[in-house]
Amino acid sequence: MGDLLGVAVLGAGHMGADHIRRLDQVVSGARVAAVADPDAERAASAAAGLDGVSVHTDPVAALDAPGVAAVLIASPGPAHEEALLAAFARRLPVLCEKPMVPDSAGALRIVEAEAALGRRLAQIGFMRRYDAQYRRLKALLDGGGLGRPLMLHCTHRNVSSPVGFTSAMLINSSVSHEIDAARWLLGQELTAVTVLRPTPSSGAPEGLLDPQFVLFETERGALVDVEVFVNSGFGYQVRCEAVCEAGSARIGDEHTMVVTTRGGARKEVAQDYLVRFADAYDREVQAWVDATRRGEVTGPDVWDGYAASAVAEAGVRALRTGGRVAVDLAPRPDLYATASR
Ligand SMILES: NC(=O)C1=CN([C@@H]2O[C@H](COP(=O)(O)OP(=O)(O)OC[C@H]3O[C@@H](n4cnc5c(N)ncnc54)[C@H](O)[C@@H]3O)[C@@H](O)[C@H]2O)C=CC1
Ligand SMILES: O=C1[C@@H](O)[C@H](O)[C@@H](O)[C@H](O)[C@H]1O
Repeated sequence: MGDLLGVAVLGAGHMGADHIRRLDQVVSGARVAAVADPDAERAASAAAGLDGVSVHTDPVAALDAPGVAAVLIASPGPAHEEALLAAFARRLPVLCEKPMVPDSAGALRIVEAEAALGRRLAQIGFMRRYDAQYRRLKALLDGGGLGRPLMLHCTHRNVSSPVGFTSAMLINSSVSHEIDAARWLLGQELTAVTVLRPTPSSGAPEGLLDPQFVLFETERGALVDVEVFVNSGFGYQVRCEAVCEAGSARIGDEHTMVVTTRGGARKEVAQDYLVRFADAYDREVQAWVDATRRGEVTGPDVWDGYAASAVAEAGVRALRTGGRVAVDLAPRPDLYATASR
């Protein structure tokens, strides 16, 4: 047990419980050392059956628990800033679920706090960068064979939205993944956002603007459009097509099993992200554990987390005003001068 990276998991809800299972059963080189959730029953149930785990209702107490050498933050977005700063104060490496910090001012405080330490401590949970299909698309675009990318057409559909999901969250929770993926795939910042609001689906909860059509402009003149529809009712579908000067490439159609029976064939559609991106989460957490044990920090960095929050914030303003909103990014500290991998 001594050689394993002891991880404190903050938040034992949907994602936290899945990451606890992953650290315990899938990933090598790590163990769950502490679990914290203000809901004591939830924390205890997520830690049940694991050896040598302390259970807390106070997240800070979990960081100071015996055996903790790293932190995985899976609490709701508004709790991330306090948790990240507490981890930084203890020089603990962190994997923080998206959104890093939902508001851009808070996200910038994280950039400044880490930059002041002079070294990276945090990896941000944009797991699509670890998905096999996204990685193939990235390699293809970086290889240059398709020429200059002109447009990305993206689809992001969920079966249904959780209780309390707001119209803004379609952008700052769901589309935050497309924001990061587009920045990473294109190697460009997103500079402006426009949001169109079709008549909401009758399947969406009363008052929720769902679906939305989000259009991003990039610094070198590419366009990225996203259909986000979080109460589609039928499946979890994430697609991305890159249209370039010399060809196009699309991912997301095939992540399924085809079942053939007499007279026909049926393609299964994943019902949620834990299924569609299962491999990506596994690779993400394994990469974090491996890098941490080597004394390194890799993957999406806090600048990526900040940029995603700033773009999403502009998107929420565009949703409210109906106009085009420019993205205003702070100067990028030298620590993040090289794009993260
Ligand atoms: N990468 C991805 O695809 C996904 C990421 N997420 C992200 O994961 C995070 C958690 O989301 P879910 O698990 O879906 O939410 P959830 O609501 O299922 O669970 C959150 C848990 O955190 C606990 N909590 C509240 N305040 C806390 C605090 N200060 N410290 C520790 N725990 C606290 C709650 O009691 C709850 O048990 C969010 O940031 C969300 O955006 C969620 C779904 C998918
Ligand atoms: O991160 C996620 C959720 O928070 C978000 O609400 C979903 O729309 C995304 O598909 C999922 O990956």
